[in-house]
Amino acid sequence: MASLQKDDDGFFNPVPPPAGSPSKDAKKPEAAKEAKPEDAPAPAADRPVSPENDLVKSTFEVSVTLADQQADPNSPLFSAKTFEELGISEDLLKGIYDMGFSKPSKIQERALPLLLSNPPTNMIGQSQSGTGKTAAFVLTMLSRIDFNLHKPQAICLAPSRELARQIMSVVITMGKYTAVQTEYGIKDNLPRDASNITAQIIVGNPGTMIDLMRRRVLDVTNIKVFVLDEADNMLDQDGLGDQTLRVKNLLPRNNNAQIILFSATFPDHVRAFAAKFAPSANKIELQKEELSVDSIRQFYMDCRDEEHKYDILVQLYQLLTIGQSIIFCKHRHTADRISQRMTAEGHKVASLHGAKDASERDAIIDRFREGKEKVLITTNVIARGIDILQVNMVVNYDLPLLNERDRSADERPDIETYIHRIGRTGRFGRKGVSINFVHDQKTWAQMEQIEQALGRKIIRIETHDLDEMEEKMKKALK
Ligand SMILES: Nc1ncnc2c1ncn2[C@@H]1O[C@H](COP(=O)(O)OP(=O)(O)OP(=O)(O)O)[C@@H](O)[C@H]1O
Repeated sequence: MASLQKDDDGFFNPVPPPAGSPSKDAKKPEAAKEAKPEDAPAPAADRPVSPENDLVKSTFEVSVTLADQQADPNSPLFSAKTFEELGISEDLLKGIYDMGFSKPSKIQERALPLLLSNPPTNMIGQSQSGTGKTAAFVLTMLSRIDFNLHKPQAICLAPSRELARQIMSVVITMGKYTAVQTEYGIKDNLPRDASNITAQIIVGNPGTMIDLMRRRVLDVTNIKVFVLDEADNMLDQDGLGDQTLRVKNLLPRNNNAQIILFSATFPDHVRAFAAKFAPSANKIELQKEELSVDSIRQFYMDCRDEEHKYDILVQLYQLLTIGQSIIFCKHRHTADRISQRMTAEGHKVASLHGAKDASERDAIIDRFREGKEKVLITTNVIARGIDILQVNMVVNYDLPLLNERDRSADERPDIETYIHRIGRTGRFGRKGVSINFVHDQKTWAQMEQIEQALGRKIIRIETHDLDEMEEKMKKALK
């Protein structure tokens, strides 16, 4: 058993084991963790509660609503303003109200006046997952284009096909009272012999966008707005950085499009590049301790080994299907294997990853979005941006590691990807739960590093006690 040391808050934590000592037994003291303020019941969001949803059926009165959260100055959803005050056109206001938005969120309130002012100024904007960044940049694109000019005027790049499609659906919904025309820059969308794009807003992925630009199907002479969603990922030299830079370099030399970078995370190693990519930008930044949202309760389960992880996931199935859940694995083959095994055992799950072809990917995410599938087993491909409000549970079957990003031997946890993964739940003030599976000394230590980096406790749930597990989930989702 590990010895304990008191932390600054007066809670007990295990002393890190000396190198080489078996720390798998160094389990976290439950009582100490339980006493953490994070574990106190927190306000419930005004999410729709389905009658069959026992877990989220509250035993006490739900007294705090989304409107209350938007009135709380400490909430990332807080705003002192209305959309009218932000000077948005009537047609766009109608689109926004049709989406059910009554007030801007904090990032919208802060970013929109800067984004919409003239002359256009670049923006590097950071705000927690699920706080409404998409609406901020979509509104900017829709506000800046000339609907009478039938040429591409705004480009938005996102890291995945699924995210590009989601952003497009926001463009179309928000712009439904305008004459906006849109086109995708995603794989297999346009035929090889496609003629010039006349749509004003193009949303896509960098590879396809480069192809369209090179073939001059996408004429970029009139581009006024260039948006990177998940910008830190889009600019990362270990990821899409080269391709994104190529897109920018294909814009005319004298082009001075407004460059807008948004993400929930901007790790130090991309900040300098971001500043160079979007020169003289207005910046909205988060402090390290603000990175993850309060409404996501983080748990972990200490499994014996890899096989035990699978057993536990199967045992969790009932809980996973109460709302919807996303299970993140390191490898595509793990996602497929788990999904095949669970399916063979009579459970209903779907798997989604980058090795599937475009139409299959679209069909899988659409079915999940429509609630036809409740459990999605996937890889980092949908770790970022995907907004499905019914997702109330995220499982890190494998913790995200840096070596998946840069293919190095770096076995440290990938904090940014962790933040994005758990951010698939707890959207816009709703409640969510994340569960990390750890199964040996190494993964336990990796989880500790995540805990330290985020400054939030990750609470232990016993793997042998399903009742306790359900109890904790209930409390977290209340
Ligand atoms: N002002 C608003 N009022 C009510 N709901 C809103 C408002 N703005 C955005 N939303 C909703 O909040 C949810 C999250 O928004 P969005 O997907 O833009 O988050 P995000 O900040 O881009 O998150 P991520 O970092 O995960 O990409 C969406 O369902 C969106 O419709």
